[in-house]
Amino acid sequence: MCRQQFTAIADHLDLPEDERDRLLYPKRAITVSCPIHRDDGSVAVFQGYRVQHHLSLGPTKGGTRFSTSVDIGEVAALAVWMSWKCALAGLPYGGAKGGVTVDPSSLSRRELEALSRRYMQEMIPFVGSHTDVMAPDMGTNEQVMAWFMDTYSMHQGRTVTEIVTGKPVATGGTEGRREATGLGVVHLVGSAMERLGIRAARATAIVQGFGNVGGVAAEELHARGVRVLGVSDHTAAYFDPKGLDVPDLLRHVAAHGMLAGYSNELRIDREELLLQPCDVLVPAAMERVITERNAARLRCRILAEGANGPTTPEADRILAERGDDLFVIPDILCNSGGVIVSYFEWVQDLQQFFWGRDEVIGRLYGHLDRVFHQVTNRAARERVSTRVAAMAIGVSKVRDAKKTRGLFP
Ligand SMILES: NC(=O)C1=CN([C@@H]2O[C@H](COP(=O)(O)OP(=O)(O)OC[C@H]3O[C@@H](n4cnc5c(N)ncnc54)[C@H](O)[C@@H]3O)[C@@H](O)[C@H]2O)C=CC1
Ligand SMILES: O=C(O)CCC(=O)C(=O)O
Repeated sequence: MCRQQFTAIADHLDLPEDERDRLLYPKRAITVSCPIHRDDGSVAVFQGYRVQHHLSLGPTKGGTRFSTSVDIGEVAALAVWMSWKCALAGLPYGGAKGGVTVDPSSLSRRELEALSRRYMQEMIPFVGSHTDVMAPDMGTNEQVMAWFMDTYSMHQGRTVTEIVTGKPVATGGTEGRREATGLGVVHLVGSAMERLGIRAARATAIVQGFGNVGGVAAEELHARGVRVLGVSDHTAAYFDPKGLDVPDLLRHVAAHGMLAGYSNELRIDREELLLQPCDVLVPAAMERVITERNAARLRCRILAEGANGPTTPEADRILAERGDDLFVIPDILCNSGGVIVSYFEWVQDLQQFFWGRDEVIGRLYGHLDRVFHQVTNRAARERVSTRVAAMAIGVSKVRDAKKTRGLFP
């Protein structure tokens, strides 16, 4: 998917053939084995990865995913997407991504801490506050970031808060990072609704994924008066045409760790949920959920891509043919609130000068507004989809950095 998307953008930008591999191929791909002692005394070894895409704009930046789906290909694609995302947002970073092939829910808290610490320990030669800065992604959270920071700091013999972002506020994290991605998604949904003349009080939404991104997005949509008709996670999907009680769902997940068990009457098939009529559909779980099988049947007016890579290139072609019928907020724009506030966290850590929540969120929304306008203006000017416009801006910025540094003639 990542290569196909890049080729389409390279063709659109008419990039010379001999520049393409240089732009696409990652600078470094690191694979490590992470042995830990299980609670029963046995030893288990987990595979860990980190891919650093390019170093032309500054350190690399990106999350760490703990999931059974993780392999070097998935991590590489996510690292490349991080590059276009950071460049589109105007951040001084190349892209990176990392992960461990593991189901984190199968580990005890002690085992999760051991794995987190071992992963960071293996990565110490390859990361640094000005080399590669990690953050949370699927299956990791603020606590895992605190363990990463502590492990790195113990090795350095001093506290290095700026080595990771997405930490708890108590350990040098910033106000607003935990909820930044979901808030950013909903802020951009608001901009899209304004363009389409949809009023929040009359709007409806469906959210796939109920973790850091999806849970916060559903909560914020609800807070803004949007009726959330459906939600899902890996255990269950619920739909109510009258609107779900989102605060109650959040309480259920806080108590049980999953959506399953909430309500038998409201259950719906997970695939079917995506096809229900609504104004806003937010895929906020995994890759490749909007495919050639369901793209033509989506009945939303705004597709807000909270997840990375939720739409396959085949589906994208189908969505593009639908024209004004469906407004896509592409992933590298839609979920960029997370890395934008990570950048704010890194800056605050480097300066040891911390901002209040209102300042963080105010700057985030201002930043997203500027990028949203750049993307929609370019899409209108060049008569291309918002995804092509967003990717074209991101890829061009990386290319310009490489070119002016002398890497291309
Ligand atoms: N955490 C962050 O700051 C950012 C995350 N993202 C992307 O957002 C997506 C979600 O990440 P997080 O919310 O952080 O992860 P998370 O681990 O907090 O939550 C993931 C959610 O997806 C659900 N899920 C998994 N498989 C599913 C399925 N088949 N159907 C429905 N739901 C399913 C899980 O049950 C969980 O509710 C990923 O694509 C991630 O790369 C993008 C930018 C930043
Ligand atoms: O906050 C960050 O540095 C990166 C977040 C992330 O992994 C993403 O945007 O996909």
